[in-house]
Amino acid sequence: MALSEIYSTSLSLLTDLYQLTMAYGYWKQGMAEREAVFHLYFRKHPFGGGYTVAAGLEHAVEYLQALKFSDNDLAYLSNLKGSQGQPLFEQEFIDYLGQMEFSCDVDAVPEGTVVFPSEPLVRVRGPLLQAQLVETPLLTIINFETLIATKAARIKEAAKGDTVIEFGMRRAQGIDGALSAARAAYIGGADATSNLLAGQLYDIPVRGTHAHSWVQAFETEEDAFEAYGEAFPKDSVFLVDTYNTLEGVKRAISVAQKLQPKGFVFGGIRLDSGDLTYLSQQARQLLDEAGFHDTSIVASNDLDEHLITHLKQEGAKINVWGVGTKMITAYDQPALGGVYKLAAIKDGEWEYKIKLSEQLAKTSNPGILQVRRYYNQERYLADMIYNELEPLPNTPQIVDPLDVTRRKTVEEGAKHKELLVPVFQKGQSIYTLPDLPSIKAHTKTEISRLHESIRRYMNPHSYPAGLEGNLHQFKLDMILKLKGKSDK
Ligand SMILES: Nc1ncnc2c1ncn2[C@@H]1O[C@H](COP(=O)(O)OP(=O)(O)OP(=O)(O)O)[C@@H](O)[C@H]1O
Ligand SMILES: O=P(O)(O)OC[C@H]1O[C@H](OP(=O)(O)OP(=O)(O)O)[C@H](O)[C@@H]1O
Ligand SMILES: O=C(O)c1cccnc1
Repeated sequence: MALSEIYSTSLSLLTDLYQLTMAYGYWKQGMAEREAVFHLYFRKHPFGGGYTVAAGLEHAVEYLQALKFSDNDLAYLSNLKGSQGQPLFEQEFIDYLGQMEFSCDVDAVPEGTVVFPSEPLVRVRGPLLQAQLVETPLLTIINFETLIATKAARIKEAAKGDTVIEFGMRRAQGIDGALSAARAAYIGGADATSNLLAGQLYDIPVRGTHAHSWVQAFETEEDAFEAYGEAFPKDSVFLVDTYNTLEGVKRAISVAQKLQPKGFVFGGIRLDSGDLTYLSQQARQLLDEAGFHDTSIVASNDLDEHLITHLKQEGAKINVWGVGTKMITAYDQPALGGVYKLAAIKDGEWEYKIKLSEQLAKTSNPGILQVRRYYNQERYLADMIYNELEPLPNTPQIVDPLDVTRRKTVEEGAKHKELLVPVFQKGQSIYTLPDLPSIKAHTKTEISRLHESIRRYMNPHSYPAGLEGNLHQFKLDMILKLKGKSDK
């Protein structure tokens, strides 16, 4: 289901006011339809990591497909007033918006692809007014979903093949923060969600256990387990820590033994407090002694990739991880700082544009950019950002934007592919959106092609990703020229 259906209203006003004021200004200047190119990219991996998982393209496509100002939207805009009470926009501009049809070319990196700083995740090329207007929503969608997919990928890595269930809805940032994050978490690595609407909308497997209230609602813990076991003889996971965890495990075992003759299958227990290493080891021993070798131990309680890694190092006997708050909110880094920058504008010829910054890394990249990824049989080797309109040298050099003395020439015989694929052509969607299981499988393959030193959480190595040498030189010349001009 499209986000616009969820909110059952047009999303065309889901943008910052300044996008509309600039649109009006462009229109008045006769610049509205001048061809322009923008890139959406981030500058730094989230969570101090060594890679980022792109996500959100499906929702971006849905948003762009539905981009049309409705009569209600236009009426709202006509009624907007400036500081002196005057109408903010002329009626003729409102009429222009009313007949506007999205007509940009959009190229983007497929969801689940691993990406690196400065690489365009989305490139929008088309009428300046339109390409500008979509800045904010594209950033809203791609920043958030990419952030959550990356967090989930880290958590799944830490779980080392164990099942990870996303339990975060109650702590999510609002309704869409729960829904789009559940989808992004599934792309990144979560195996299931507790969020039923996300399950229905996106066809994500749903899983769950029961709450403490279930146990509290009965006279005894034993009664509670028995009642749950009778209701779900093949799908029971008992939460054992309401009163005393190890006593709870023993009660769960005795209930399972009592129900077994009736065909009960003892699915698992869940630990939700206390020392999860010690308790899981004790619980495993009790379960094994009773012959319940296949019964799972689920753990939850403020888990993230660091705690899961620590618990595993301690020898915890947990094989299912319920992860809520820290995954759904990307707790340790609540936003990805993706930006959307103008890189070229056509006035007869293409004119390249940059945004200067004190830091070279923050200066935007000019051109109509594409990303080439070099790889061999096992690994991704390096990424090169280049200007599609300029010829490439036979042996291109890749220049690290953070340290221009670091240059790389890709080994001979390396294969390559381009990361940005066509999504819209002249406003028409030409991209077949992959289904969610395919996107999820793509993430897994992508991460497996990165060296372990890039995948680790602590001080990962940086993957070689940078500007093609000529583009780097062109950018430097542009910076020097612009600085020369602005210093005068
Ligand atoms: N072996 C361990 N090493 C490090 N941290 C652990 C370990 N076991 C559990 N933790 C974490 O310690 C924190 C404290 O857990 P604890 O159960 O004491 O508090 P709590 O969450 O307030 O419990 P309750 O839900 O009963 O109120 C949790 O974040 C938990 O994930
Ligand atoms: O800890 P999270 O990763 O967010 O996982 C979700 C948590 O939500 C539930 O309890 P809830 O937080 O409602 O109550 P509790 O903290 O008292 O267990 C569940 O028992 C988990 O502890
Ligand atoms: O099903 C569960 O165990 C669950 C669901 C949401 C949050 N915490 C736990």
